[in-house]
This record gives sequence, structure tokens and C-alpha cells, in this order.
Amino acid sequence: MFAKDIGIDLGTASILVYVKGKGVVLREPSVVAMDKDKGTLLKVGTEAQQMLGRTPGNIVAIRPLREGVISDFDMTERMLKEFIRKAASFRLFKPRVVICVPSGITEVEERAVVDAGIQAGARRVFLIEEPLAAAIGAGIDITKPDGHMIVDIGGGTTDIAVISLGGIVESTSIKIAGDQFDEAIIKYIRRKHNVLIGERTAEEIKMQIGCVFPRPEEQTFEVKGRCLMTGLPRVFTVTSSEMIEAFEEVSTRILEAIHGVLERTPPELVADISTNGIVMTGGGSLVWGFDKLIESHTGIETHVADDAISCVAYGTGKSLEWVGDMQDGTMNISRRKQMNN
Ligand SMILES: Nc1ncnc2c1ncn2[C@@H]1O[C@H](COP(=O)(O)OP(=O)(O)OP(=O)(O)O)[C@@H](O)[C@H]1O
Repeated sequence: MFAKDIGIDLGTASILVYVKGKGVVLREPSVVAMDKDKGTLLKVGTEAQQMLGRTPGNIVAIRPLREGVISDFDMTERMLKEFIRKAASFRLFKPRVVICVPSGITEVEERAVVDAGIQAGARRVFLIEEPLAAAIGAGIDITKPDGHMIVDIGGGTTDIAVISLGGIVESTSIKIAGDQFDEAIIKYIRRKHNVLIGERTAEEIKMQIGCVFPRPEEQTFEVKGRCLMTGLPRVFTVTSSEMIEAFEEVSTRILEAIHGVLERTPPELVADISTNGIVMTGGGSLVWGFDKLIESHTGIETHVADDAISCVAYGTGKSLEWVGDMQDGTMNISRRKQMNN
């Protein structure tokens, strides 16, 4: 009868919902399809994603979160409502919800996320910053006075943070992540092969043969697109070495951001990080060789967490234990903790 507490990883690319006692119960793309004329919601998640780029005039399929922040509040609210409804059946009691947000989020955006959660049917909404949730999800004990570095590469944002004593000591959030790898592939193929491909094809290429470090064996992918010279379909092959070239700018930006955070981190914590290593989370960290690339640039051992895509959702879910006795109001968990210290 009592509503279960819920943890939500409100991501640019996908939404994961964690229900206490059940684990991750829902994992769907953050896409909604609307009938523009009637203003009605047609589909959310996977079904809406299949409509992306294939809709007739009156239907729009959109991603209401862009670059890790809410760009369309109304749609985000409707989408959240639908996912909460799908994930947890509650009638009498509304659930408490922890939502994970990027560390660079502004107060206005924070308020928008909290409001969306309340409008979507939550009794109370708590926010947790993405790197903290990622660290908890990766199995790091964040409460110790020991420095850990998390590099969370999502769809729209990369959050890099140094964590110690349950808080973020130094961090940055850049709007360069998985989506920019897709864009880089589209640009590269247009420039080098004179062919136009769609976002979904680009993502597929990234997942199949994408890499930022030389692979032990060359991989190839057969691409189908529209030739820019003739306007007709064209099929050709791209190789994994070409991907390193296509991704160079994007991966360099992420490396520079990591370097910047390390430079600003107090020396004691840098020493801890060099012992503990760097942990990568988020779907973007699955681009082949990213751990090797970071390791070669920083000299610090780097590894991708198990089930990197679900880390933030697990961590958000686990953080529900922390809000056990919180009273009314909405509160950012890390700030609440800082206030208690
Ligand atoms: N196997 C894979 N190889 C490469 N990239 C992948 C793989 N699986 C997922 N991705 C990419 O990971 C990104 C999504 O990651 P994730 O689900 O962690 O992001 P998010 O939490 O929704 O986004 P954000 O944190 O920016 O709000 C997408 O760009 C997707 O293409």
C-alpha cells in the first residue's frame, strides 16, 4: 500500500528509474512524441525514439533534455510523470523521489527539476549531483577522507569531480559527451566521404567501431547514407582508425577538462587519486579505449566501472537511504550533508 521510494537518473540520453528493493526497473530513452495540433502526448521512451526523424507534419518527437539540462520544461514534466507511473504503481501514497542532476546545474534549473518531480506525482523531491551518485553507484565509499576522481560521460554532459568526505571538492561539467561523438561522426563522414548520415546511424557506428585509442585489430562498418553529390543512397565502409581522427577534437576537450580539475585539486587529494585511480561511468565512457587514453595522458590508472550506464541510477537509488529521516522540503543531498557537518 505504501509507495516505494524512487531514484531517477534524469539523463539527456536515457532515463533510468530505480525502485527501492527492486533495483533498476526502467531504462528508456528520454524522448517524447507529441501531437502538435491537439497538444496530446502520444508516446514516451523507446516507442517515441523510433519516431525520431520519421514523423509526419502533426507529430513531433523531441528530446526535452538537451546538454544535460531541461530545455523543455512542460515535456520533461509529462515524461517524468509517465515514467514514474510506469515504474511504480501508487494510489494512496505518493513516493519520495531522488533525482540526479548534473553538477553544473543552476538554481533555476534545480527548481525546474524539483517542480517537474512534484508535478509528476512525487510527495517530496530530493536532488543529488550526478558525480556523487555515479561514485556511490560505482561502489566507492564517498564518506571517507580519501580522494576519488569520477569521470562521468553521459549523453549531453561530462561531469568530472574529485570527491572526498561525502562532498565534491573540485569539479567541472562540460557540454561535451556521447552526443558530440555522434555529431563528430556525422561531420567527419560529410567532410571525408561526402555522405550525409542520420543521428541513429552515427550512434550505431560509434558503438560498433568507435574508438579514441588504437584498437588491437582494425574494425569496419558498412555505412548507408545519402550522397551529397548525387542525392542518391550510397553504401561504403568506414574503419575504426578513421574514428580516432573523427573523435580527436571531442576527446581532447574531455582530456583538457580532466587535466584542469587535477590542476585545481589540493595535492593531498591528487596523491589519493594517483593511488585509487580514476573511475569512469556513464554510457559515453564505453567508447572504446577512453580509459587507455586518459591513462596515457595522466599516468593515472583508469578503469570503467561495472555496468557504467546504470551507475548513476544505482547511486541515486542507494542515496535514498540517506534521506531516510529528512523532513519536508526539497534539498540537495550534498548541500544538506555539508550543512550537517
Ligand atoms: N556501448 C557504447 N559505446 C559507446 N557509447 C555508448 C555505448 N552505450 C551508450 N553509449 C552512449 O552513451 C550516451 C548515454 O549515456 P548515459 O545514458 O550515461 O547518458 P545520460 O545520463 O542520459 O546523459 P547525461 O548524463 O548527459 O544527462 C549516449 O551518447 C550513447 O550513445
